[in-house]
This record gives sequence, structure tokens and C-alpha cells, in this order.
Amino acid sequence: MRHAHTVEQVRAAEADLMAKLPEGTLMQRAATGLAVAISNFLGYTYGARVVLLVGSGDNGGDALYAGQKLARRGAEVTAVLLSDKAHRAGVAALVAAGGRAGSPEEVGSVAAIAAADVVVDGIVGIGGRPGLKPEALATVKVATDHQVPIVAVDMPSGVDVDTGETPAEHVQATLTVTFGTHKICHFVDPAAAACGPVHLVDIGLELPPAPVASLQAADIRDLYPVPRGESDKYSRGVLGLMAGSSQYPGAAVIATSGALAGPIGMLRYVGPGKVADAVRAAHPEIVAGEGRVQAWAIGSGLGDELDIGKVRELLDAEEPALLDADGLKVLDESGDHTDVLITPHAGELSRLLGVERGVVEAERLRHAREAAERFDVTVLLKGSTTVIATPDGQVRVNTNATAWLATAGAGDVLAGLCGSLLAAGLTPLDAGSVGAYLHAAAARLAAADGPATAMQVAGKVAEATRLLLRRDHGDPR
Ligand SMILES: NC(=O)C1=CN([C@@H]2O[C@H](COP(=O)(O)OP(=O)(O)OC[C@H]3O[C@@H](n4cnc5c(N)ncnc54)[C@H](O)[C@@H]3O)[C@@H](O)[C@H]2O)[C@@H](O)CC1
Ligand SMILES: Nc1ncnc2c1ncn2[C@@H]1O[C@H](COP(=O)(O)OP(=O)(O)O)[C@@H](O)[C@H]1O
Ligand SMILES: [K+]
Repeated sequence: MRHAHTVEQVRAAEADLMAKLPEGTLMQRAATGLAVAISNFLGYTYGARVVLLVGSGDNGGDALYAGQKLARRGAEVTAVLLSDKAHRAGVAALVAAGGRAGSPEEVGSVAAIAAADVVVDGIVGIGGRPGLKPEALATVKVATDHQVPIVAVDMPSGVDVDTGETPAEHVQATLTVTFGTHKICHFVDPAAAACGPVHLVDIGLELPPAPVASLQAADIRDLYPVPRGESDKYSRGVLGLMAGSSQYPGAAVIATSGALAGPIGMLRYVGPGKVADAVRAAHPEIVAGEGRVQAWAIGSGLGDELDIGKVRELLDAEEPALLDADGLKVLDESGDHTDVLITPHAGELSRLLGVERGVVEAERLRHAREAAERFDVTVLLKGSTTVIATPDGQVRVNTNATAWLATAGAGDVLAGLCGSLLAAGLTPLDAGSVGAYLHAAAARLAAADGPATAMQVAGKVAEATRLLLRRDHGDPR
């Protein structure tokens, strides 16, 4: 499991550790990890042209000491000091190792950056406010215009570290090297999209429980409900699916595909006769009509045929339920819904909360948390990174998707799959986490080199699961 801690937690853990270590030890650990990561990124060090963008804090200090280590190994290092308060000892160390340092004019920053093999963003770290000052922005723009890769120190400068929001200008990194633990901006879009791959350097911090986690292959494997020797189709879990309409018959077929690729032993489809016929034609395994179930998945493609009274009744019943798409219209703020998982995209969540869609997209973590608390449900907010928030404040983020997954019907596959996991006995949080992970892993198999349809994604869920459960295989991503 990957954990993301808040700035406050990181600062407290750093202070505890620093009190026990000789001065400067932590920064040297960070800088060594950073220098190694930059060398590995470039594939060489001797003769590499490295430009450091250095702000006023310790983030710049990390960059300067990493620059010193690279200069000692033959790199040509130039530090562009964007503040007259740049880390003094770091500047001296770099210069003593043969590097150059000075204001943008003094070092000729435009020419240096344009000719660089890599730019290191040490403008701000966890002490940064969102946004970049004009002088910093100008240097970043030179790197971007000349397509020089940027390695961000701790995080791309300018993003909001604790929320993953990007309200102002920020660095777009090729690689991010972070220290001690992940920060929330590494997991949550839009900031996560500005990080590139994130490389974590251990500096020995002892951290409290994290507010945000991202499950990895081994975690998903541990949670997956594998049938036991004595299992039968009922004990594996039966899912009731209420999806599709004469307007959107396909949604029922697609959601069924997602559900049957999950762990359930049986699926009962409840819907209009003609749609049931289509579902049966595609999936002869299903049973049409109501009966005993362990969970409900309701809403994909119901359109105007949503029976609000009936759905309310199911929500109030004992079995856990998943609400998707049109089904979300029945949700209100009264009642105990702790066994309900909702799977909105940003547009649907914006309607539930009465805010603009763009605001939800820009502030995903905040709105997922707010909806979970207000409606007393577990919220799975779909998108490029999927945020899952529970009413008691837990948050998980799924980060292994591919943009090829942004295709009509992909949400129906996810609803079916998560419903299947609920029916097999997982909690709403675990069902959402495992479902989002396998859905994305399936999309990576289906759309490895190009587009795939939602049905093709559903068709790869079983393979993604097989690869995951084969312990010798590792991560199906
Ligand atoms: N604190 C520690 O002991 C360690 C910190 N490390 C590094 O130190 C960083 C944190 O250092 P600091 O606390 O000095 O904070 P930063 O390096 O993030 O910089 C804070 C400074 O930048 C200014 N600033 C804030 N927002 C700005 C903006 N948008 N544009 C321009 N200037 C802005 C602030 O006024 C402040 O002077 C971490 O991200 C990490 O890179 C590592 O060396 C490991 C040890
Ligand atoms: N840019 C993206 N990168 C990765 N995954 C995405 C992206 N955009 C959307 N997705 C995923 O694709 C699926 C789309 O679902 P949804 O919006 O409900 O579409 P539909 O209603 O057509 O099925 C969700 O699982 C979502 O997380
Ligand atoms: K940075």
C-alpha cells in the first residue's frame, strides 16, 4: 500500500527525526536519493548538462546538494537562484564542486536551460503556496518550450500539496522524486497528472497513519474474495442488477459483463422484458427476475424509466447497494446509507452537490469527502484518478488507469464489477477499491496499444484478475 501524508504530518515526523540526527543529515539523505534518481533518469552523469531552479527554501537546498554530487561525478551543473535567500551552504557546496550559481541574468539562464539535458525543479516543496512567481514561471517556460525534461524535487512546484488542486500556474514534471512518504498531490488529479512517475526515497521518517492511501497489487490480491473448497453459487454471492431501459438497453448488457467478470456466483437481472432478453442473449448464465440477493447494483442506463419508489425500497433494505448514474437521483441526506457505494463521475457528483462540474473536477478530494459525509455513503468519484471516500473520513485513490478507459459504457462495467464485489461480501470501500483497480488493469490489457470498447474492457477483467491472483506474476499493470 502506498500512503500519502499531509504537510503537517511530514513536518512533525521530520522534526522528530532531525532532533535525533546530526544537523543536515536528512537533507543529505534526500539529496543523495535525488542525485541517484537524476543519474538513473539520464542514464549517464559525466558531461550531463544539469540546470537547477532554486527557490528560497529547503527544497532548493535538496536540489543544490544533489547538484553538488552530480558535479563531483562530472556533470556540468548550473544553479539558477530565483531568490536572494537561496540555501547558502548548498550554493557554496555546489560551487566548491565546480558548479555555477547565480541569478538568472548572472548565469544566462535562458541559454543554459535551452541547452540542458535535464532541469531540476527545486523552486518550492512542501512549504510552497500554489502558483509560481513570474521569474520562476519564465524559467519553467523556457524548459517547456525547449522540451527539456523536468525532474521535480518532492513535487512539481506550484501545485497544492495537501489537496491535489492546481488553482494556478505550476511545473509539469517528467519525473518527481519525493522523500519519506507520498504527499496527497502525488495521488489526486489534477496535480497527480503534473508529477509524472513518482519515485520515493526513504529518509527514515516514522509516520502516523495516513489520511490517503493507494492500494497496490498485493493489497488487491489480499482483499479479493477467492471461493473456497466448500463454496457454492449462493455463498459466493448473488448480485441483483437493475440497469438498462428501452432507451439504453446496452447498459444492462455491459454492466452484466462487468458483474459476471467479478467474484459472484450468480446474477439476477431485474428490468424490462425486452432488455432482459438482450441480457440473456449476451449472457445465458443470468437469471431474470427478483429473488434473494446479497447486494444490489442499481442505476446504469435506467434513464427515465427509473422507479424511484422501488429503488428507495431497495436502499432501505438490509442488503448493501451500489448506486450509479440515474440511480443517484434517489439519494437524499436522510437515512442510514453506510452500506451504500455510489459511483458518480464529476458531472453526476456536481448535480448531487449543486456545484459546477468544473469545480468538482478541480477539487476532487474535497468534493468526494463532502458527499460521503453529507449523504452518509461511500463515494467512488470516477475520473483519470479515482477517489474513494467513506463517511468516516477514509480515502483511497486508484491511480493505475489509462486514458483509453474514457469510453462510453466503461462506467457500466465498473458498476457491475463493484456490485459483484459487494455481493461477494466486501465493504463498500474495499469493493470500490478492488473494482477500480481491476477495471483499470483490465483497460490496460484491452487498450495496451490503442483504443478498446467498454465490452472489450469487461472482457479483460477476468484475465486481469487471473494475473493478479497468480502470486508469481506480480502486478498486472
Ligand atoms: N524540512 C526538512 O528537514 C527536510 C526537507 N526537505 C526538503 O525541504 C522542503 C521543504 O522546505 P521548506 O520548508 O524550506 O519549504 P520550501 O522549500 O517549499 O520553500 C518555502 C519557501 O518558499 C516560499 N514560497 C512559498 N510559496 C512560494 C511560491 N509559490 N513561489 C515562490 N516562493 C514561495 C516561502 O515563502 C518560503 O520561503 C521539502 O519539500 C523537501 O524538498 C528535505 O531536505 C528533507 C529534510
Ligand atoms: N482520463 C481518464 N483516464 C483514465 N480513466 C478515465 C479517464 N476518464 C475517465 N476514466 C474512467 O473511465 C470510466 C468512465 O466512466 P463513466 O464516466 O461513467 O462513463 P460512461 O457513463 O460512459 O460509462 C470511469 O471508470 C473513469 O474513472
Ligand atoms: K519542487
